[in-house]
Amino acid sequence: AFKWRLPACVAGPAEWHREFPIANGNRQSPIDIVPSQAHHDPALKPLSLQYDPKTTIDILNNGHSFQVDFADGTDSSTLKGGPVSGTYRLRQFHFHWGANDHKGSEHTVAGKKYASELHLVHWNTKYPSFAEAVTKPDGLAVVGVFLKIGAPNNHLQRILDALSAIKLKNNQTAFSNFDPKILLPGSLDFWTYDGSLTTPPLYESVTWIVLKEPITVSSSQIAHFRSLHSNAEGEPSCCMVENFRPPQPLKGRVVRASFK
Ligand SMILES: CCOC(=O)CCc1ccc(S(N)(=O)=O)cc1
Ligand SMILES: [Zn+2]
Repeated sequence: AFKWRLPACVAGPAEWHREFPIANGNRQSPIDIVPSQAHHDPALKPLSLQYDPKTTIDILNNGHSFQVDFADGTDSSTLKGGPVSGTYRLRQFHFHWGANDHKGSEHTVAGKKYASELHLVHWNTKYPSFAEAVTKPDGLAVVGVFLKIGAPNNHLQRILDALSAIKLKNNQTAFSNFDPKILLPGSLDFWTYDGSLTTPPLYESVTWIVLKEPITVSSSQIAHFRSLHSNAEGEPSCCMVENFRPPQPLKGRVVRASFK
């Protein structure tokens, strides 16, 4: 029988378990968040996000997304409060998207897919570095923000303009003075649960903090994301048309809500 062959470019989420058996683990991400089954926890503190634009370093195509990197040698850009104790430092933010506007987010809300999802990645300063923290059960805190299709988002424009300079995997270019706060919605109401990285190595080291309120982006703006390539120079050309992992089994985990 005719077997669908994966595009030459890259093996997708269904293949990851072979090299990364934790793909079938007990706290994998993303998940489908069902608001009616989330437990409001009044003990959750408000989220405290303090970002210093001067810590912006560069913008990089890492082959499966693009990310804006931040200097994380001091507590200049941090996440505190919410479900975490201690101080987590901002390392980078990146996005996930789909081949069309009807899919692209990693988390879903009662089955609803958004067009894209922004991840702000922070690591626990009880560990000496990001590389250490990424392997620990309380090592990372990632803030997820949904993007829905609507009016153009002016705050994204500088990022979109930089993408033409990082078309291929490992391309990077200087990027400075960016305040990630301008990408956040008005409300910091969130759902939280214990999960994992959504790309290999899929380590189960992430406290997920998913904001309830989406931000908007226009269809033509999000089309810029799909102009990136996942291949490096000299490799067969492969468009980065979609890079979201589908929801994974909840396996008994409880999702808490910071709001009623
Ligand atoms: C061992 C090095 O591991 C890494 O660099 C992990 C990078 C990495 C950071 C965050 C995420 S996400 N989508 O879950 O926010 C995935 C992968
Ligand atoms: Zn991500």
